Amino acid sequence: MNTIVISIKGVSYQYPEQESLALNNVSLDVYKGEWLAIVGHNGSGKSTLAKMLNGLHYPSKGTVMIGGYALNEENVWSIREKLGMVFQNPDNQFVGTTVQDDVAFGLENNGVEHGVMQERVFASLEKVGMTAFLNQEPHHLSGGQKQRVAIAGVIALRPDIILLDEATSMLDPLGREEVMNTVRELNEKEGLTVISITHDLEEAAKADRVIVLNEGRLYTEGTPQSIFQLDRELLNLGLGVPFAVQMSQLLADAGLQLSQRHFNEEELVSELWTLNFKM
Ligand SMILES: Nc1ncnc2c1ncn2[C@@H]1O[C@H](COP(=O)(O)OP(=O)(O)OP(=O)(O)O)[C@@H](O)[C@H]1O
Repeated sequence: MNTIVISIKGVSYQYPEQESLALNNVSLDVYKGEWLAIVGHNGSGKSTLAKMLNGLHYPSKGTVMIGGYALNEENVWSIREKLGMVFQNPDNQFVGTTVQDDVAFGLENNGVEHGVMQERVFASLEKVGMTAFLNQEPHHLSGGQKQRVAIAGVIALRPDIILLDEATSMLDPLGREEVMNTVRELNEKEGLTVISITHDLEEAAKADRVIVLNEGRLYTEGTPQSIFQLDRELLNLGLGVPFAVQMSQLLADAGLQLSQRHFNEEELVSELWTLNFKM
C-alpha cells in the first residue's frame, strides 16, 4: 500500500466573499488500494475537498496531484477518468430510463464500442450485485440499490479511485449496509482505492485509515482504533463516538474483557451473546 495515488500539499481554498478559509493548509497522501475515510463536523471542509478532487474547485494555494496529473483546468478530464464520484442523493444521479442504460451512459459518452459497452455494463452490474435489475426503471429501486447502480456507472469507466461523498447518508440502515458491503468487495477484490467522506463514524470505522478535518484544517489522522481513542476530543469536535465503542469501553471499565474493541452493534452483540454471565 505504498504507492501514492493522490498527493495534496499545503492546500488552501477560500470561497469568494468568505472571510475564513474553507481549507487551510491541508496536506495528505492517499495510497493505492486503501480505504480512507474523511470525517468532520458540518462546515469542516469535507465537501470542499471532495469538489476539489473532482476538479470543481482549484486550490487558492498549494498543489494537488491525482493519478500522476497535477490538478488544473488542462488535466481535469484526465483526472475525472482516474477518480469517479458517487454523490449523496441517489435520485439526482440517474440519466438513463433503465438500469443498463444508466450504467452505459458514461461509456457511450466516451465512445466505447457497442459490444465492449454491453460487456462492461454487465460486468459492472455483476460487481455490485444488480444484474437482476438490468431492465428496471431506476426510480423503482430502493435507495441502496440506486446507489449500487450509481457505483456500477462509475466503475464501468474503470477509475483507479472512487470517492463517495456522503453516499450513504440518505439511506436506511439496510441500504447503508448494502452499499458498504459493495464498496468493501470492490476495495478488496478489485483493489479499488476508496475515499469515503462521511460524518458517520460507524461508517468510518470500516476504513483502513481515518482523517479528521476541523474548521478547514487536518486535525488528526490514524487507524479507526486510534481515532476512537480520542473519545472526548471527538465529542468536542462535534463527532460522536459510535455506541458500540462507548459500550465496549464501559464494559471494559466494569471488568468485562472482550476479545476486541467492537465498532458496531452487531459485532458487539454477537460477542456478548456468547458470554456466560454468573449471576
Ligand atoms: N458555495 C459556497 N460559498 C461560500 N462558502 C461556502 C460554500 N460552500 C461551503 N462554504 C463554506 O466553506 C466551509 C466548509 O464547508 P464545506 O461544505 O466544505 O464543509 P462540510 O464539512 O462538507 O460540511 P457539511 O457536512 O455541512 O456539508 C464552511 O464555512 C462553509 O460555510
